[in-house]
Amino acid sequence: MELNENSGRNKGQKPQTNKRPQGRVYENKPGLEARLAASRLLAAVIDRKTSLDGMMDGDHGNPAYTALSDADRGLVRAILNTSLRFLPRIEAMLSLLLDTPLPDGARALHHSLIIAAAQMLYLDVPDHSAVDLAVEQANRDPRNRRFAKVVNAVLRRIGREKQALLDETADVVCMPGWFFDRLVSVYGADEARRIADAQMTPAAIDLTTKSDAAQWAERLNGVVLPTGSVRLASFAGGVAALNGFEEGIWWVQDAAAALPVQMFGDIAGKRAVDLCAAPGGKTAQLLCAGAKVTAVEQSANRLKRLDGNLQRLGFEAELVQTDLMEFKPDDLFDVVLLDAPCSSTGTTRRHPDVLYTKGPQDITKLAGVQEKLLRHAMTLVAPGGSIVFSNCSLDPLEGEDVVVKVLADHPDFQRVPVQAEQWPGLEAAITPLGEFRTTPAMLQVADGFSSGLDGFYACHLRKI
Ligand SMILES: C[S@@+](CC[C@H](N)C(=O)[O-])C[C@H]1O[C@@H](n2cnc3c(N)ncnc32)[C@H](O)[C@@H]1O
Repeated sequence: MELNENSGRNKGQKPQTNKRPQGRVYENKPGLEARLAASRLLAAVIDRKTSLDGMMDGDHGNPAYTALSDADRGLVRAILNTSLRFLPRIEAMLSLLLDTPLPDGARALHHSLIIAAAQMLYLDVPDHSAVDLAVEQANRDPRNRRFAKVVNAVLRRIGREKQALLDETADVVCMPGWFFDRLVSVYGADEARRIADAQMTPAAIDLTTKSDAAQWAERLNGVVLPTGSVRLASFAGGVAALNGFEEGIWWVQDAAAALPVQMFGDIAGKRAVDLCAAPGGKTAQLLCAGAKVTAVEQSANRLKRLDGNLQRLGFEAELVQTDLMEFKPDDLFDVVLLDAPCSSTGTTRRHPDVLYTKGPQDITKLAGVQEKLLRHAMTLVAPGGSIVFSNCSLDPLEGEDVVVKVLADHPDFQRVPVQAEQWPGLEAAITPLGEFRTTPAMLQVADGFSSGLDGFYACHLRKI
């Protein structure tokens, strides 16, 4: 017969027991939940190539993340971005400090060490609390309990020898080898190193304003870039709390992402289509320039987001949810924008997971998709009209090479070169063919503001 622990006690009274709890009983230490969630997400990125964007979606993300408070979510984002930004350097330090490598089965321990090291080295978390949580994490996992002392010793040494370890690993390139080798072959060793170094600094927040960039730069403690965007000085908190957000005066858009639409020149009153539109930064620019815009997007969720963004800004566009390959309108467009899906390797300052979730095979595959999309997009351009093809990859396989292939059998289109004087300070981004290619190592900005911009490619073609 089973013993009913509640038998014989008054309702509402706590059950009394003399039994000691079996095994260990843990109180949750402050910060532990965030640390456990961060470890789980880091494992998903590194070991299973799962991208952070989806996992950190506030509504549909990984349950370990969505269960956290807003403050803990912020902490997890900071931990993961920093751990991934410096991953090869932290791993190099750990191999200097571990007498024997951790066994293959101890991946969770590896992730926990990376996170603790990132917190101690780059996030100003007090050493004792980072060490304490990592030891606690090891103790909680029956497979890793035996390594708790090693975790303690390694992390305490990081605490004691921080500067020496940073100096000793200063030459380690903070990118996976396949990607750095590719950058070297495309840009040369020196520029590749500059790009690798630039992606270790988190990107600034850039805004596109409807008008009066100078006035808004002053009000928001920013600076107007030569490209017209407003760059904010670093600040704490979310952009939604900033002046002008509620009123829909500006939207967040990296300075490089704002360039493709500028390539069209004057488009007031023209019929325009934005073919890969969400979340809508470029749709907003087309509308702001006075075009009548159709925004095409295949993802229903992302189109909803675009709709919300346009509503905040007080803009109206025709929204079409479809795969653009199925988009066959009755009339052609004067202005066609194809900001195509890509490997996003130009955005690693904001999304350092990209380099660990993508590989060379993705770049080749995406280049094929882009060629197919571009060929279809070109069928939508009216005679005398324009198309801009852009994306945020650093790899010419996804940019220059696609355009060369497509133009080879399209004599009815020709490039419209960007004028070098259009963006002072970014002359190096204009290629000999008049296309543009930015890298995070470009664009020096005034003291007090972060330099750099996303890696982007764009080409402007006119239909003869
Ligand atoms: C690089 S993002 C576009 C960013 C956007 N232009 C902006 O500036 O805010 C690419 C978008 O294309 C959408 N997309 C990808 N393939 C598509 C297709 N075949 N048809 C329509 N949209 C597509 C994706 O869902 C994604 O929202």
